[in-house]
Amino acid sequence: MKIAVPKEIKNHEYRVALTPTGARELVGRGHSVSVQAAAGEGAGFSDSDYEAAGAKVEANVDALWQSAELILKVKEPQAEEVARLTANQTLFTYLHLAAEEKLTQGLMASGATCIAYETIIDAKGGLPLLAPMSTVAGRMAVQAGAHSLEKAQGGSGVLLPGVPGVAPGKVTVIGGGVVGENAARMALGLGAEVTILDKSIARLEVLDDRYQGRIKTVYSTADALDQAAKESDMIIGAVLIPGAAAPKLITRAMLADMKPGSVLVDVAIDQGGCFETSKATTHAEPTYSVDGIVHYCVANMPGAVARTSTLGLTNATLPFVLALADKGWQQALKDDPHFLPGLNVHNGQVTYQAVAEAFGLNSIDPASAVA
Ligand SMILES: NC(=O)C1=CN([C@@H]2O[C@H](COP(=O)(O)OP(=O)(O)OC[C@H]3O[C@@H](n4cnc5c(N)ncnc54)[C@H](O)[C@@H]3O)[C@@H](O)[C@H]2O)C=CC1
Ligand SMILES: CC(=O)C(=O)O
Ligand SMILES: [Mg+2]
Repeated sequence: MKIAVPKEIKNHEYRVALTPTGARELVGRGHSVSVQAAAGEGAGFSDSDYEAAGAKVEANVDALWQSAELILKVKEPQAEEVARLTANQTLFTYLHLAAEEKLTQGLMASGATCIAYETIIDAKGGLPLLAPMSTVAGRMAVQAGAHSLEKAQGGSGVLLPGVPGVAPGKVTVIGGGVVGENAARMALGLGAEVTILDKSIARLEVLDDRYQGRIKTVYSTADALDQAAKESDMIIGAVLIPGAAAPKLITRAMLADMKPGSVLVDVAIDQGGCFETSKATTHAEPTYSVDGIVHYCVANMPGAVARTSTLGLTNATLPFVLALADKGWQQALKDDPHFLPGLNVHNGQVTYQAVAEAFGLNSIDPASAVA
């Protein structure tokens, strides 16, 4: 199969969808791999590393896209990338379509087969291709939030660990999944007072057992959210309803109850965000303030630590990439019930129900697309 790996073009996105190690695996199985010149640079992989692995380095972006049957990316395609997609191509990347109607329409119009990393599942109901980046984003959320608490960044001037004689800052994490647990761990490590809110009692049980009272667990209700708004120095939004738009849990009205200069870190922004006042930001300008509350809403947080993130992401994606290349997308999805929910758009139709629901569209069963 002809596989192309474009250089990412989203703002400050330095990850790459395939490492030289992955290229070597594909080439060894008889596939042809073209990597856009300098695509791996931001993650520490040179063009010559890819050439040594047997890949072709392509400087001509048009030629790269036109010749590909399978396109491997990290972030959702930007407008100029959507315009390049054709009906006979398969795209494998993060899509987060429920947050982006225009992108959804663009992918439908392209006729391409679009498989999302974030809706592939595993036997335990987890999201194995989201988890490594959720781990990164959760760990980064606290360092981004702590920086945002500094006065020069518009923050309240609270140092999370406090000092002897001065109480630590309070961090509330809404959603105790992969992002939430990793954020809580980092906040705990910094010496903050940490509370996790979740709707899943089973998840709160796991966290309670794992952290033995060092992290408070609270069932998430409107009252619990009101209290979190009043007391927290930092609130991290880490909820997920897979594939669907995030629920708005902190409203604009609640900002008035927060301490001035407190910080909201909306990691769930890639699914539209879980705070009413969130709008996606970039690494170039990561924060803004609303009613005196600092918002950090970067939709590709892991892009900032591209070396670690690329290695973590590609470890998880490679088995699926190999299946797509070896079998073709239809057989690969047919053979693996965990891979099948990855299909989001095919032949002009949405194949993921929560995405279709977000925009009032019809969806078709992905199983019917591979039958
Ligand atoms: N901004 C970025 O760069 C990145 C963003 N993300 C995003 O972070 C979000 C979280 O991802 P994961 O932690 O992997 O998901 P997860 O599925 O592991 O955890 C989500 C948790 O939210 C809980 N939840 C759902 N609705 C809730 C509610 N109303 N109140 C309280 N808890 C609720 C669930 O019970 C679950 O425990 C996703 O939107 C994901 O796409 C992930 C990586 C990078
Ligand atoms: C999950 C995601 O959107 C990211 O890693 O950028
Ligand atoms: Mg996005």
